[in-house]
Amino acid sequence: MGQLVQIENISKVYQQVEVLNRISLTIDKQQIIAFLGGNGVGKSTLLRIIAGIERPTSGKFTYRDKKMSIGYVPERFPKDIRFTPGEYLTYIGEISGLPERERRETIDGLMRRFKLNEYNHERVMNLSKGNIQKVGIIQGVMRKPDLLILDEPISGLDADSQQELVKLMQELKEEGTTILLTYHEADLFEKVVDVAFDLTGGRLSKKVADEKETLKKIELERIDEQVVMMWEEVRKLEKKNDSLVLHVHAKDSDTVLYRILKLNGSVRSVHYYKVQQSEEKID
Ligand SMILES: Nc1ncnc2c1ncn2[C@@H]1O[C@H](COP(=O)(O)OP(=O)(O)OP(=O)(O)O)[C@@H](O)[C@H]1O
Repeated sequence: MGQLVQIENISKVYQQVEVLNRISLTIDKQQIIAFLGGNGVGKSTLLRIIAGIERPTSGKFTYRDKKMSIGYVPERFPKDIRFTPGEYLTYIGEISGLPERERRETIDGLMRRFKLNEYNHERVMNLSKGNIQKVGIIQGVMRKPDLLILDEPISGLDADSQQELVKLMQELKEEGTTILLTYHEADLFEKVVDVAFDLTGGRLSKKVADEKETLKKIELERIDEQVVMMWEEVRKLEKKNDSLVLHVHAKDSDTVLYRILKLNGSVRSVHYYKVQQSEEKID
């Protein structure tokens, strides 16, 4: 897994307000990276800087491959386009050098996938917010860029198109694309995101997913506490009157349950629970 972009000490000041404060980050190839945080913390600013649309006030960033292609989907795609979606996307495909046949097939395929083909007789300016967003998404992905930047890509999209986008992101990643994105809908993206960062006070901190975050609580009887204490899978051990409660990661629970039964212990109950994500500050 090689590096794609290197960001060093990037700061951004708007009218004396420092939105980004010396952010450093290495972005690797074939990763899906999320930048999260409240409204106005600077997520869009950071994405625009990485996309090369906006300059940082100080600091530098390096694209490892000078010929790297970037697809950028802004939070709000311009809505004053007088072309139909097909005409507009064809034009974007032409100026970015996509060969005609590939261009036609790709645009047609993506318009069908997002059910935009049904609106191809209308001008983009007359489409709904969600359909305009689809035009924005398709123009960003259609060249299969090395780096794809999605700024809150699903606001206004119907549920099917949201799922379609998540699938498409996975496909692009498998083909080598790195994806940076922001969102507020954690449930939808969590399963595809490799690394998530929180942006607060102009600084990034990495959200550390704790081994799938799911733990199991196993209550058992008839095994000695001294024995259980030796098991490396046990994260926490509690004593009740006549039983022991073990906390283990979900992935280890089969091993532990098997061991309990082999030692003629008896399992009283098994419960799942989620642990909070912890955070780790980075520079
Ligand atoms: N061109 C600009 N000129 C002046 N201030 C700006 C400009 N662009 C952004 N800002 C300010 O910088 C801060 C960060 O804005 P940004 O849009 O990057 O935040 P965000 O995290 O993407 O927010 P949201 O989740 O609401 O989209 C805000 O306070 C915003 O008002």
